[in-house]
Amino acid sequence: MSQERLKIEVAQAALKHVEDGMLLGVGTGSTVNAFIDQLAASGKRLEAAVSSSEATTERLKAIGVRVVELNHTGDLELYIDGADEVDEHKRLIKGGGGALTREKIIAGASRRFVCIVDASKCRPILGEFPLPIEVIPMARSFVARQLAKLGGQPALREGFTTDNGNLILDVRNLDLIDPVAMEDRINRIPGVVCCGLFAHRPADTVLVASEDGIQSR
Ligand SMILES: O=C(CO)[C@H](O)[C@H](O)COP(=O)(O)O
Repeated sequence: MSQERLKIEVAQAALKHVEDGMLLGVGTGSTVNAFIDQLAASGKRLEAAVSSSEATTERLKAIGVRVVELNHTGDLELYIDGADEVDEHKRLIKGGGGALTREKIIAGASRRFVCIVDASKCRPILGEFPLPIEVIPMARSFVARQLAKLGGQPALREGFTTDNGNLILDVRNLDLIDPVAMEDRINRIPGVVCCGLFAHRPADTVLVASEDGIQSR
C-alpha cells in the first residue's frame, strides 16, 4: 500500500474520535491534509476549529469549517495532528512542516491529543529525523552555538520563515535517549521559541497505519 493510501486510512480512523459539534484543534502536514479531506467527505459538522498554521486554516475554510482563535476559546476537547517521529511512549518529534510552536500550544490546550502517522514514523528511540527548533532571527547563531555544545549539528532551514516570523534550525545528532531532559535543556536557551520535541506533552493516543491495518496505541 502506498504511503498516501496509509495517510488516508489513518485519517479515516481519526474521524472516529471526532463528534458533531466539536471544537477541534487541527495540526499541519500531509497527513492532516488527508484528515481534512476525510472530514469534508464524512459530512460531520464541527462547531469550529483552532488551526495550527496558515496552510491548515486555508484548507479548513475551503471545506466550510469556521476557524477561531485559541484566545477566544477555552481548552479544546481534541487535537488531531501528525508527527515526524513517534516512540513507544507516544513522545514525538514534530516540526517538519515548520508549524511546531502553534502545534505545541494547541496540544497543550487540548484535553486529548490523537496523533496520526503511518508506520514509517515509528522509532524505538527518537532522533533519526533532525529536530526542528524555532528561533528568534537575531538569536540564530547564538542558539546554534549552544546546540553544538549539547552535541547537535544545527542547520538553518534555508528560505523558510515560520508563520510567527521566525527561523527554523534542524538539528542532527542530539542524544535523545532522555527526550524530557533534552526538551528542558533546549527550552532554557535564550532565543529558542519552541523545540520540536513533544516529550513533556506526548500524544494521548497514536493511530498507526500499516499494511496490517490501524493500530491504536
Ligand atoms: O509537525 C508537523 C508540521 O509542523 C507535521 O505533523 C509533521 O511534519 C508530519 O507531517 P506529514 O504528515 O506531512 O508527514
